[in-house]
Amino acid sequence: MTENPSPPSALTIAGSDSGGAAGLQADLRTFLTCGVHGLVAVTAVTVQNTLGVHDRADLPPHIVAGQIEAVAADMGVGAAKTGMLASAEIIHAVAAACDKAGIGRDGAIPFVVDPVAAAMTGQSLFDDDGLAALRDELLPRATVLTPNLDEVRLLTGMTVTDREGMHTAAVVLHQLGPKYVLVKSGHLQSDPECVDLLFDGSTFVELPGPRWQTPHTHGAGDTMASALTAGLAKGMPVVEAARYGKWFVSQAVEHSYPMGAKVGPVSAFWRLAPEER
Ligand SMILES: Nc1ncnc2c1ncn2[C@@H]1O[C@H](COP(=O)(O)OP(=O)(O)OP(=O)(O)O)[C@@H](O)[C@H]1O
Ligand SMILES: Cc1ncc(CO)c(N)n1
Repeated sequence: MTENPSPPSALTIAGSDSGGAAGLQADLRTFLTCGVHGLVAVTAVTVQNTLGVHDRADLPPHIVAGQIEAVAADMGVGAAKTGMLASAEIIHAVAAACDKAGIGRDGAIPFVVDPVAAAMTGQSLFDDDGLAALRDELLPRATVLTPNLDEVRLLTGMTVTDREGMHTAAVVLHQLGPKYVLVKSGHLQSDPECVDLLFDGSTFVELPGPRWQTPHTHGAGDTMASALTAGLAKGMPVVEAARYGKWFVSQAVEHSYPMGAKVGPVSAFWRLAPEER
């Protein structure tokens, strides 16, 4: 038999969600569904369900860095993304490992920084030192920064209540160093549509989509950022990969379902044939 071609690969640097809705589980599932081989550097294990994050164990920083370096040296990383980074110490280790591996805006490998600060239920996924390290060390390395509106507030102090505010926030965030900023609009409940915004320092690109009337959006942010990362791993330019990420997550939210007492997961099944769901 002749050897099969290797698929593109993408790396997620993220925490585990025992509920399987968000975190590295959402990322790996999205990579798979996008036809991309998923590589993973686990940062932390959370004890989590739809009621909240009940406990967690962070991995030692050298183990996080070791995972990044091991897969980058041997298997090749087409694009990388971050999720829950847990602590300032882990962020220092991730920044150093990414530099070594050529991941980041000055390296060859595109880097999506999803500045995950809190679980949907509100619990912080890192402390103040973590926020400062994220801002100072990872934002300047990001090819694309993908904050939701809560993360915009934490990073800039700005409270965004409309689309105009998203434009202003994108300009302020761009000054913190990322090549592109993609402000996610899921929390702008007053807007009848769900229009994300991409900014490269000079041009705004709107990523439009319907606002699906469902409470079940757990994992939407991770799914959007990982579909965008998968697009970059496939070689798409950033604007095209952002449109692909938005298209992908919109289908995932449309097909989301209840599971557990609170917010249920977005669907990873929507690309399966109906008889297989
Ligand atoms: N009700 C919805 N209908 C359609 N798209 C949505 C909806 N809610 C969120 N999205 C999309 O999902 C993505 C994530 O947006 P959001 O602002 O909710 O991020 P997040 O808060 O990081 O997500 P998470 O729910 O995982 O915490 C965005 O691309 C957004 O446009
Ligand atoms: C592990 C993990 N990563 C990210 C999020 C945010 O969606 C979460 N709830 N849990």
